[in-house]
Amino acid sequence: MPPKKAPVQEKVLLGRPGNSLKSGIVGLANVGKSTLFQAITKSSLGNPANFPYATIDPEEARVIVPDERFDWLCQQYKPKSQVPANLTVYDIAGLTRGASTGAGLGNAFLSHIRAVDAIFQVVRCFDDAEIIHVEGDVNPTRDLNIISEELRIKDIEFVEKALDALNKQTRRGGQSLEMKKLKEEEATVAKVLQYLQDGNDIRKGNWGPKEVEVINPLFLLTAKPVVYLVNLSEKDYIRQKNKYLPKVKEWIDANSAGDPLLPVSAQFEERLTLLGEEAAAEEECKKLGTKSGLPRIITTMRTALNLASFFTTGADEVRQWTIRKGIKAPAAAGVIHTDFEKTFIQVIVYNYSVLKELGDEAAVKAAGKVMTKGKEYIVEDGDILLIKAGAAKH
Ligand SMILES: Nc1ncnc2c1ncn2[C@@H]1O[C@H](COP(=O)(O)OP(=O)(O)OP(=O)(O)O)[C@@H](O)[C@H]1O
Ligand SMILES: [Mg+2]
Repeated sequence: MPPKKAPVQEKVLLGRPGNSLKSGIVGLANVGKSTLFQAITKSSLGNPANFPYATIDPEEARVIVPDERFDWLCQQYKPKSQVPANLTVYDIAGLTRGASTGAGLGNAFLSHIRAVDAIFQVVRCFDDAEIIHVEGDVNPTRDLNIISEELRIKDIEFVEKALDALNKQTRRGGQSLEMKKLKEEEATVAKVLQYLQDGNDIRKGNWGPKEVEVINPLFLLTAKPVVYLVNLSEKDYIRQKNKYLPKVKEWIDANSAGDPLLPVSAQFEERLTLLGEEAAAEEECKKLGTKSGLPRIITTMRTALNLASFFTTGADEVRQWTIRKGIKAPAAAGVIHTDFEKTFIQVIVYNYSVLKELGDEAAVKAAGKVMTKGKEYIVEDGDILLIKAGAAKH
């Protein structure tokens, strides 16, 4: 018998729980957000155009999560139905200096940012005199400062209101349990406010589980994970060189350390999409010695959102399911069907990596690598699951 594992401490995450998460494309006006949105989602929604504030209402589209494990499983099982995982992406109106106080399109779309779980922040790093820059010239670090400040100012305003409301409640005083809880909440909200006023983004804080419980219902803009997308000219994207890039990296290290930064060219991706067929796009990439940046953008966002996958396989269907990393088998079963969480009995499991290595299911069985696990099993990324659920007791 292997030694018993120490119980894993459940980390409470910032943000909404669950697996049905959305990400929004954020950035200054006219930096390429809608162009990128259309390329990512292969949709004709949104309104890419060479003028600022072309997008007003947010557009939503779902994008298939590229995963070679899923492709391999489909090859293997040749199922009647193939259901990949997907990610919901929103195209949001352009932000502007002073948006937090109502400038530009103002406050309305800050609420659109509030509604998403994570942010793709598009930073313009291409020179093109034809494309208007609302600030007059191309200067990515200035733009990064504008966006981060606007989001932080909005959070400060929001947290100040929350603190005011709590102050009013605690003024009554008293020793009740409820009052004790309110005071704790008040202390956390005051700490959050100070942290923001010191110029920090909430997602960078080291918050304890109780603090996270107070922070999450505030839906703060700076609590959301960010993936930075630097929008390059096609030429720079292909040669993977850009004069602004070192400064952008420096800025992220100093202000948003650890957050992913991906080079992309909305212009190039748009062109690939317009080529229509996948084969034509591949041919073009081969010719230019480059590849589309989109798959990496999607998978990076999944990681930033702390999402993982498990699979169900069979002749009828191969399906990729989305879960939060670190959840237990019953919760994963609940993603398939809410009833399964309650009536969970056990799960038969092996990992994709074992299947790939050994070749097929029979070989995995013969090698004794198929496990039967109970309610405490923590599902790993790439697990292939067969869930047994139902009326366990009569
Ligand atoms: N990498 C790039 N190189 C050159 N031109 C680009 C690039 N990316 C986008 N553009 C052009 O910039 C213009 C603005 O693009 P788009 O409408 O996508 O911006 P947006 O950020 O959605 O703007 P808005 O905030 O007004 O909604 C378009 O004409 C688009 O073709
Ligand atoms: Mg737009």
